[in-house]
Amino acid sequence: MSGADTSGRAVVVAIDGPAGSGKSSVARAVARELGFQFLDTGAAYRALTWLILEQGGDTDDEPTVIGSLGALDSLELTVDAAGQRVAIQGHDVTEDIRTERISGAVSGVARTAAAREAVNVRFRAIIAAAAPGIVAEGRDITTVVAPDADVRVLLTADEAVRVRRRFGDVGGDELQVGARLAARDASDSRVVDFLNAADGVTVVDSTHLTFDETVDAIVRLASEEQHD
Ligand SMILES: Nc1ncnc2c1ncn2[C@@H]1O[C@H](COP(=O)(O)OP(=O)(O)OP(=O)(O)O)[C@@H](O)[C@H]1O
Ligand SMILES: Nc1ccn([C@@H]2O[C@H](COP(=O)(O)O)[C@@H](O)[C@H]2O)c(=O)n1
Repeated sequence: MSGADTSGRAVVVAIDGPAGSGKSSVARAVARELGFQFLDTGAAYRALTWLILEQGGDTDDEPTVIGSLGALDSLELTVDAAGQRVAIQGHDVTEDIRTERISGAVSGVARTAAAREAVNVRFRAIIAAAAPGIVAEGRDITTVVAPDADVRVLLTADEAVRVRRRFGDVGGDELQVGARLAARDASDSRVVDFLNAADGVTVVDSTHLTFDETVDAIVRLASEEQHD
């Protein structure tokens, strides 16, 4: 199925939600289905975190985070739904930014207002240049980055289900996986609200949906929007 808008205007699908709700995997699949680009905004926060840790810094130290923002000029963030590549200062960090070490430190970057503003400038430029459309996911896409998106979705699932899915990905101790996921949500939700749908945002609760059903639900919303 192709999702190109008949007017030639790029279609923007914005997806927010808590950790483990399926944002990146579902958003990527939606983008593939629609023939759109895919923007994983968390990757930018993770790449900055990787750099700060690599340099021996502490992401809880605001001046350190602010000092790292110049490196955003070197950030490479591809928007290919077939496979995203992330690099910073010439280092390919596509795989390394997915580790629990980065997940455990990323909220410090996310709490820094100057970091949010800097990455948002990049995200808005990417979205503005998208063709024929883009699926962008994160925590504040529906509310801050692209509040005028054609389709705005809050993707959620019960915490126990999200923990079980994440545990299936990373293994280890399920209790610890759950504690880390809950701690990240608690910290992140002090900065932006991705637990409650803003006006005009459609909630897709995947607790009782399969992966494919979740993708279909969002593809349907995008298709409905284009036929309005
Ligand atoms: N409806 C679903 N049914 C079953 N598994 C799902 C469903 N949606 C997502 N998943 C799986 O849940 C796991 C977590 O998804 P994903 O990593 O995309 O979440 P996320 O919201 O991007 O998390 P984070 O914010 O922590 O990066 C993946 O293994 C994904 O395949
Ligand atoms: N729009 C966003 C996206 C992400 N964050 C922060 O980055 C972390 C990693 O995001 P993932 O989606 O890759 O898990 C996330 O925990 C937030 O701290 C954000 O603040 N806003």
